[in-house]
Amino acid sequence: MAPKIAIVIYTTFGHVAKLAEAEKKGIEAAGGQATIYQIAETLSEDVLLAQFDGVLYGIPTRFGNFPAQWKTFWDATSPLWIYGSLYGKFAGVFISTSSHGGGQESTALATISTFTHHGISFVPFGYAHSFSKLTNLTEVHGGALPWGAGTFSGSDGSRQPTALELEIAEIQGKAFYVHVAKSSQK
Ligand SMILES: Cc1cc2nc3c(=O)[nH]c(=O)nc-3n(C[C@H](O)[C@H](O)[C@H](O)COP(=O)(O)O)c2cc1C
Repeated sequence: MAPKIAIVIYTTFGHVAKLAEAEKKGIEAAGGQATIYQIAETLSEDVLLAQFDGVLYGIPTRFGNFPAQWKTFWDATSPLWIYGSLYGKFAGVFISTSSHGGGQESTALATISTFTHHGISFVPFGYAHSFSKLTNLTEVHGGALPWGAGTFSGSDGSRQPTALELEIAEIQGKAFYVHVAKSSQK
């Protein structure tokens, strides 16, 4: 049976939402389907998480870490935690910061503690799926590589995800789906 995938995002200015659409495209290219939910706006019941085999989390960085909204979302999951409802499920991340060095990697790292407490397996993006695009230094691009795709919003939010960043997000979506589909069959 095809695995159920969700993309759970928080976004203030829309950058993470654009990356989420690219991740979704990648999942669909791999033969899957995914629904995008936004924390605190459409995802009113955190228990929804238990329905999914894998969830991709889109996170805009706040002070080198995830935003309070993301933490609040997880702090409401204690029933799931107590019953181990998310144990063995899969998570990936993609991230937006205003610029280089703004904390894409530290934000990704910070999510691992939450996933670990729930027994959720973190699926790293790695470099295997598109080494040359991920390591491209000929143009500026975001991404907490090898943790997950990403973009830079610019300090005033005016920069939008580039074609390369969207392509990388799509590759991640595809790779994530294939990983969850394979692991769910075991
Ligand atoms: C309170 C606050 C703290 C922020 N901290 C950081 C930061 O540590 N590093 C950084 O590069 N950007 C930082 N930003 C910029 C956000 O990461 C940026 O607005 C966000 O990635 C845009 O994504 P969105 O359009 O999906 O909301 C901060 C923004 C706010 C409002």
